[in-house]
Amino acid sequence: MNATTTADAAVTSVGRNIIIDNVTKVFGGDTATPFQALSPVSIDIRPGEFVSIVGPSGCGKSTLMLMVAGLLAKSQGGISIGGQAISKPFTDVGIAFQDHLLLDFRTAMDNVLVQADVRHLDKKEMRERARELFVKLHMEKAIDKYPRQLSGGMRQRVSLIRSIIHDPAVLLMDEPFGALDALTRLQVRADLESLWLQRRPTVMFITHSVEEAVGLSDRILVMSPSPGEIVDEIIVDLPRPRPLAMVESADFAKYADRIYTHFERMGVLHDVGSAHNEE
Ligand SMILES: Nc1ncnc2c1ncn2[C@@H]1O[C@H](COP(=O)(O)OP(=O)(O)OP(=O)(O)O)[C@@H](O)[C@H]1O
Repeated sequence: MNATTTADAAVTSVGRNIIIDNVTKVFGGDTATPFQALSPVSIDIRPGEFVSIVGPSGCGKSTLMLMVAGLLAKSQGGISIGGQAISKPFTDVGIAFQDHLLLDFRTAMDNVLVQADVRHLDKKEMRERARELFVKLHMEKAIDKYPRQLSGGMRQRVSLIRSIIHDPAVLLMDEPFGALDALTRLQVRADLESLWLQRRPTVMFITHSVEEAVGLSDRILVMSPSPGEIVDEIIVDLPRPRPLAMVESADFAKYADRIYTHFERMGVLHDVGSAHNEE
């Protein structure tokens, strides 16, 4: 079985490759108390690949992602996306963080269309595409509502639509579902997979949820405690789309157990035996 063996594999990916070459980060390098947040990290991500990064709190996951986005300077090493060296904010990107950051005074649709405004894209075309995505995520009723009139899950889905409406080559997601309740989180995860399968941007996804990582990824990178480095690379060879019930399968459990074993070794989890639970 191959992870991309699905009908959707025929989709031409809009994604671009990401190369992270021996990148490190030291905060306060010019002070008396420099802090090494990241050991040298090297990662090659294929165009259209969905890669998750898991690791203990503070190991440097967000730091790494900010450097890939060009929003934080690296201390050493090189990062390129589609052959373009990253030395300033990269623009062909969609970003989704835990905090959905919707504008209170704009409706859901107008929040999504912020992308058209800042990128000077055809607003009519974007509006049509946004409407299609709202329908796909069963969010038609939210289109003209303001963020305060929406549930947390709906707001996060608006944020998800906003992050991909301009068809970015790269999607950077840092715990995007962290603030959601468990049930909504499952729904939004399924939504993300379905949206990703449509256009196949390259995705870097940070999560604390082992199930989310296995359920979504082509590959999972496990990071060590601070200063983080990659200690395992897990190719997730499960067919897509991945129904939520797949969590019950022996194959799914095999991948999840491998990650939990790392967390136990790192001292992040204690005495959880084989009945691993999501946090
Ligand atoms: N601007 C900064 N100045 C100094 N130290 C920083 C700065 N940003 C992050 N750090 C430190 O770098 C380390 C890595 O932080 P980072 O946010 O990347 O971790 P993380 O793995 O994303 O954590 P979490 O899973 O809790 O979000 C932490 O010890 C953090 O305190």
